[in-house]
Amino acid sequence: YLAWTAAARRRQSRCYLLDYVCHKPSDDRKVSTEAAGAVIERSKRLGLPEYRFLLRVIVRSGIGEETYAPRNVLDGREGEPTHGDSLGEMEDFFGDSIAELFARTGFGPRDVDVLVVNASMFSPDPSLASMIVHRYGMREDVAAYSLAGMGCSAGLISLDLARNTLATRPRALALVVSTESIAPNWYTGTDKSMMLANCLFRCGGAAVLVTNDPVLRGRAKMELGCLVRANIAANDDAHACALQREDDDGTVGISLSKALPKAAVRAFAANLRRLAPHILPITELARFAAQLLITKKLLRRRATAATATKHTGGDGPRINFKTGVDHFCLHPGGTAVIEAVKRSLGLDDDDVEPARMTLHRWGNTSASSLWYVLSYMEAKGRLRRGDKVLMVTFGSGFKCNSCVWEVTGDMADKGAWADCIDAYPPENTANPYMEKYSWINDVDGDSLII
Ligand SMILES: CC(C)(COP(=O)(O)OP(=O)(O)OC[C@H]1O[C@@H](n2cnc3c(N)ncnc32)[C@H](O)[C@@H]1OP(=O)(O)O)[C@@H](O)C(=O)NCCC(=O)NCCSC(=O)CC(=O)O
Repeated sequence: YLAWTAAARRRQSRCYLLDYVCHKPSDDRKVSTEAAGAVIERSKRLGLPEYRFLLRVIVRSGIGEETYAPRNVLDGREGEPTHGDSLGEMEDFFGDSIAELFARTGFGPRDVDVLVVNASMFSPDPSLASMIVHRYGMREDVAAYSLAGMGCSAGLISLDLARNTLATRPRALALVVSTESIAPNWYTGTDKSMMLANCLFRCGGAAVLVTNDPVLRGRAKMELGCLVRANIAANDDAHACALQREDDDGTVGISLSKALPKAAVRAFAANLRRLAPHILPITELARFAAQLLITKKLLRRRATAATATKHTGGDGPRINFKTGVDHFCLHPGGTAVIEAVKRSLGLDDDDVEPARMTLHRWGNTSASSLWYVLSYMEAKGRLRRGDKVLMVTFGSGFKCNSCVWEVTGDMADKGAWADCIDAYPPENTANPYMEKYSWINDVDGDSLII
């Protein structure tokens, strides 16, 4: 009986990805250079230093011409969003992507046993989960959860919650919905660390269907391996590096400090320490341990503390994650974040191409970003049966959540990338802002009237 119970429990704790759909808003919501220029031009609080900052950041951001903004921002009402604007942004996504997911998989709303929704910056009552239950007429016994305030890494927190909830029910289906609310959160002040968020965050969302039903394993695209969460919020700097706050004039926004990439690396290290033993071959772990031992011995022999400090830097022994992972699905938080992770893991340009291209095409769509990155890999035909995919997400807290999937089925859908994947990676990812606005750098003085 005990063996039977243990086997049943193991079966129930499996988690298979049946399919996922990334939201593609309508073309009239695209943020072209002209659209972004119009938002900046009508903001009367900005002066020459702010224009110069925006120009530099937008040019260097790695973001292209086709990301999406909410309607109120494009309509010139970014400073006065209504509750309806926030609901409308969510409804657009729910109506489009969840319906498509049901249509593609053949499952219906009443098949869903568990529903987990995450959006960090919008938490209406009734909840976003209830909005979906209402819109799609889900069963009254559906276990529905809405997560708010958990930042860009919440996609994997939702997945963790879905898997844990599935583990308590045999043969169940979970719908995981990850998005972010941009409409009510456009920052209209002049604090640079808060203006940065306007440059990076764009509309997007993903709907994901997972199950623990072993009968459906043959239909699944991937199977979830281990999922590890690290939260370094106990550290003051890490806690403050992505923060909703008021600026000196009382305008609320999300502040992204310059310390964020460093916090991301720190949270990443905390996460990888626990993840590595689960995903790497014993030979790689042994090699790393031996190198670490030798390095420590060498350091001990060195006489001065100064020399020791020098040699404990980035040149120390490094784990080769490619011994256990084939693809790196990294949160496209910004160029600096992608570069920091690339350096820490010793990755090459090919490994970070999916994250960079996602940033270019969709911007930072917060918690849903990682699904666009996965979709890029799938659309490019990179994912083969048996391949291991490492997903790494970062978010306010500060948190780093990661997981490993094994590809178990055919992955050849083009998804949201269908109409543009052949154009990626483009020869040149530069956007035309410098061409159009470089004259701002030639203007003398501190003020400018446009
Ligand atoms: C913004 C950048 C594209 C700029 O790239 P550059 O190569 O030009 O870098 P740079 O460091 O020289 O910055 C250019 C100018 O911007 C200023 N600058 C840079 N970062 C700043 C910040 N956080 N706050 C205020 N100013 C900042 C610099 O001082 C400099 O100004 P000057 O020339 O005057 O000195 C990059 O720094 C970047 O990708 N940063 C990380 C973005 C980020 O935080 N992403 C995470 C999003 S949050 C997320 O995804 C998770 C979550 O929130 O949950």
